[in-house]
Amino acid sequence: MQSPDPHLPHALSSGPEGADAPAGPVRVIAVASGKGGVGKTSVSVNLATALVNAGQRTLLLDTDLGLANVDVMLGLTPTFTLADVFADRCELRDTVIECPNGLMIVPAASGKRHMTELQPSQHVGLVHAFSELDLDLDVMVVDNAAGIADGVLTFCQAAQDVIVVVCDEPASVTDAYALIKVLSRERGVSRVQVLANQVQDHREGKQLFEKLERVSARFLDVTLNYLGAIPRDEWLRRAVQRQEAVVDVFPSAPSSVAFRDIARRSRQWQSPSGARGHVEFFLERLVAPAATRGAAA
Ligand SMILES: Nc1ncnc2c1ncn2[C@@H]1O[C@H](COP(=O)(O)OP(=O)(O)OP(=O)(O)O)[C@@H](O)[C@H]1O
Repeated sequence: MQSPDPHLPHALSSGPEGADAPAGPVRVIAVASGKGGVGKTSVSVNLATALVNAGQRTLLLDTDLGLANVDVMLGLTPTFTLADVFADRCELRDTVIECPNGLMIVPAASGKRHMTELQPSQHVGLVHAFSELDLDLDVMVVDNAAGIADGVLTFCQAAQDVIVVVCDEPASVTDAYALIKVLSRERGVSRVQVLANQVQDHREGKQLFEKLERVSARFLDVTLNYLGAIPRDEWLRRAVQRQEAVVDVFPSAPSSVAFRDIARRSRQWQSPSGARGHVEFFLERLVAPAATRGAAA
């Protein structure tokens, strides 16, 4: 197929028009945080695993294109990553790894600096390519990079739901607010799920949420929902060291219980409405000019 954009390799060049008849819409959940190191990848890996364990066909996509972690966290050795797709060495489908528990993973590459410098059109191309990935799926969980770079914003904008992970550190709360502000003002995101991580108890999680909600309600046109809290849990740290998901290896750990609860709640969110299936990104949001989405100063 001809590439409409010189930045896009063959595998990422086709739009959604050519997709075959789908099985049904696939819910896309983007996980982001603003600040790094707050637990995004831990949340993505364990949410995705908890969804698989609940019978949902789930794909976990690592879009931290420069410093990928999902494969490391699960002890996987990918043959191909998204960097190979961009280098035209393989098709997107070739990157998919199926774990023994059924979780499917698309890994990114670590230490490839050029992958952090993709053009906005290449990020949109990646979203398009996933939209026509012909896999039998119910959910796709997208683990984003830290920060507010274009790729993060594009994946969050195109997802049905965005989970912003926050922990009890001033920089985490400030950066989460900065991310929500940019998503709301520049990308038209109107609903964000807030997940408090590494908290002592539920009260601390709720207080964190209320802090964010107060300032967002004052300055932004966005609805924040409190998704819940994951406790600071030594079992989770041990699972990371063993390169396994805590929900699999220590299923009765406090964090595992919390992840299962969050997975259950995420399944109650409104389903995508599109009749067309595959990965149901909000492609139209990516092509609408920013001005029509009410970009504000
Ligand atoms: N609930 C928790 N309890 C205990 N430790 C945790 C918890 N969540 C995360 N961690 C620890 O914090 C570290 C960072 O977590 P993780 O890699 O998931 O963060 P991240 O936000 O994805 O980081 P990055 O921005 O670098 O990608 C991990 O080593 C993990 O062990």
